[in-house]
Amino acid sequence: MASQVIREWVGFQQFPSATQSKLIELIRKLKQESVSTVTILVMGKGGVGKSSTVNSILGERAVAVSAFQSETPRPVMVSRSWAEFTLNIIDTPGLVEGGYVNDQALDLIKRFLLNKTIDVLLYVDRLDTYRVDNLDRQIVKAITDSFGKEIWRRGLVVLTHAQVSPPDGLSYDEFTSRRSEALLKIVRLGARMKKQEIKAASIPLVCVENSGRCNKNELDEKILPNGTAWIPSILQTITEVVVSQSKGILIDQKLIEGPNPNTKGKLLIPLIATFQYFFVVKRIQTWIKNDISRENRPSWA
Ligand SMILES: Nc1nc2c(ncn2[C@@H]2O[C@H](COP(=O)(O)OP(=O)(O)OP(=O)(O)O)[C@@H](O)[C@H]2O)c(=O)[nH]1
Repeated sequence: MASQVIREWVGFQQFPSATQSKLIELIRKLKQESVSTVTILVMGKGGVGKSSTVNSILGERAVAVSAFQSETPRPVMVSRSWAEFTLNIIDTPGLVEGGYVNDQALDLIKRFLLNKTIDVLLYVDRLDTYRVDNLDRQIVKAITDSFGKEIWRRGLVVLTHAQVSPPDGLSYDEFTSRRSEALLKIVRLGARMKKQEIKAASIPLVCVENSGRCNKNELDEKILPNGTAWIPSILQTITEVVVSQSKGILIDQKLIEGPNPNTKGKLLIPLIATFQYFFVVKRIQTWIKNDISRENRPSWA
């Protein structure tokens, strides 16, 4: 990360003063825990609003956004510093190509992340999408296979397009909780979380609205239909994920390559050999001996 250009977090001043005060409080909390740098990795399908969310969090147009085509052909890291605190956000290309998980994009991301430490993973999807399918599960599985299950301890599900009118008969909160539960279920399955793990560490979920038409409260903060000022809310959840875990996840060669298939099950070899000697070889020897002793010898022998 040494070669990364760290610019002043000018977008910070663009936030309404109510948001600034909340962020100052969060930074103070992080510093109390001796955290002066936070690195956030942003992943998800293409076009779901990853880059827009990066820009919203930074308060500036730091990465390109497009309605029509993938604007993030490769991972990019944006670093901003404020009051001796550094925020790194890594935006990545969409993980789906032609209806399948894009392994090439994943490889690119893995190589980019080599020797970097990830504090928080933002897994981004849209709130206003009604279906959760096997492809979602495949994406989560691919992330788990690439970076290990532990990455989800630092995971946070982000749902964009949150200024949505729920279908008839549903309140906004009912609608968001149904969509959240469906997606979280898929994430738990794809991350191969066991029951105890689900109980011990629930994956937090936040809704965001990146559109310029997002409603605002009387303090000029962008709010969701349920009144939540979402920028301080997402940064608060990020802070909670950071302080609740001991240290970030170092993406090293070993993690990326996974366990060596040649050493898989190596410890079982002596055990299997011993079993074979006593239960197979020894038995056959005994059968042969018994057979020889029972044999009727011809009279001339
Ligand atoms: N209304 C609304 N539009 C959004 C929101 N987030 C993103 N968009 C729009 O959705 C389109 C895609 O947004 P991006 O931020 O480029 O999405 P991405 O996931 O980074 O896309 P790729 O780089 O292709 O992977 C753009 O037209 C954005 O303006 C949101 O919360 N609300």
